Amino acid sequence: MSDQLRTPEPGAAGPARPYDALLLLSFGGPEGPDDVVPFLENVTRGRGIPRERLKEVGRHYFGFGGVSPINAQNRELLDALRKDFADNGLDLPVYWGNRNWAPYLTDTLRDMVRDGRRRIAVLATSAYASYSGCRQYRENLADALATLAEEGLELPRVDKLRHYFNHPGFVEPMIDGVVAALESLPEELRAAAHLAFTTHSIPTAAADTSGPVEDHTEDGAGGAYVKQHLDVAEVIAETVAQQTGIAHPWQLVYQSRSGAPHIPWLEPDICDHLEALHAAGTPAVVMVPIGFVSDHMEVRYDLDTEATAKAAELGLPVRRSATVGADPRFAEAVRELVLERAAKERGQTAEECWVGMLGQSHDVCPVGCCPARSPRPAAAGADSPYA
Ligand SMILES: CC1=C(CCC(=O)O)c2cc3nc(cc4[nH]c(cc5[nH]c(cc1n2)c(C)c5CCC(=O)O)c(CCC(=O)O)c4C)C(CCC(=O)O)=C3C
Ligand SMILES: [Fe+2]
Repeated sequence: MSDQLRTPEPGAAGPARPYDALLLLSFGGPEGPDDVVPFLENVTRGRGIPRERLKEVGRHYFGFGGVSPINAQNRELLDALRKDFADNGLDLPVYWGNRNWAPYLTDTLRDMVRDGRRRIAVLATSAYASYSGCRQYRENLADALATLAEEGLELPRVDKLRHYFNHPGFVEPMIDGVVAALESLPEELRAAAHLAFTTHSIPTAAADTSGPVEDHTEDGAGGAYVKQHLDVAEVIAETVAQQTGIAHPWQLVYQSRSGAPHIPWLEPDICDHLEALHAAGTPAVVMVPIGFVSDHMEVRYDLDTEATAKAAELGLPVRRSATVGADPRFAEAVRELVLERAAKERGQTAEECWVGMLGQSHDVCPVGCCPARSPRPAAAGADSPYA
């Protein structure tokens, strides 16, 4: 981009300088029965998902009146972010755009450019590394930028904020949730209850190549995706043990498997895990959906409906602990992530903020991070074709 195309940064004067806006980038979901099929077509375009699986997932949405819980939750998070920013004197407008449903990312980004936003921090509602949880969002940003370029608009710079799986503002609300879920179990079952940390299953091939190249593995061990989840699970389990005085046994398990049956995905599935725990005499289980930022359909259906029914059939008492959602501590964490990155972009040092063993994740995804099956342009990374 030539210098004369660069305009001064309006509004980028406060502590978030050089950023002049925050974009909440999410998955999107249907808002009524007529939206369900077109939404699923958006999600699965070119992804090779069996028809039977799509019909099944469609049924989950229709069972909830065709309304995904995710949009209401993002609206709550937007409110929480705006309140936190206002209460803390941070004058930074917050926008919202989705990958798969309205408000679509491209439309939001166009609005932002028309509003004069030039330097945009992006928070994705996905906390961990993986193609689906990180690079795919970066590809969607690149697609949106390409569309705006075709329309002759001056492109803003977009920076995706670092992975926040191990930020205390993400982990602490989940710790409280686990303690509350344990307390809701009958007292005589509580002491021996297991914690089943759950996240979205992904193909083992995608897990093995998740994160930067140095984290990749070839043995199904799961790369950065599994490592990051294990790190969070361990922090939660240890802190819960300190708070309750009981070290509950725990395991990381998976849910929401999709794709063709002959392709290996991360296992065990939560339902198989519940069965195995029951067979081994475990008296109760708390399911802890650490892989999800809010109560997505995967949480409401796959855990609260399907896995809970499975547990009832087994006669195994289960609880599901709360996701972070719009917790004020998460809103505060987002503000800290923006200010931390802003300071670094200004060439200043920023205090690191993380819990667990892995340390703070990279700010800019390096080349080769979470590669796609077929390479496509991705913005906001070292391999981005955009500034
Ligand atoms: C890692 C991960 C996250 C967490 C990170 C993040 O949050 O982004 C996530 C989130 C979500 N996934 C969602 C919905 C869907 N995901 C699907 C399909 C897939 N997800 C995958 C992975 C992930 N997905 C994968 C590997 C596939 C197979 C197809 C492919 O390789 O791309 C399908 C198609 C049907 C099916 O196959 O299940 C649907 C409908 C919703 C919205 C829920 C709501 O409405 O509340 C959300 C938040
Ligand atoms: Fe998904």
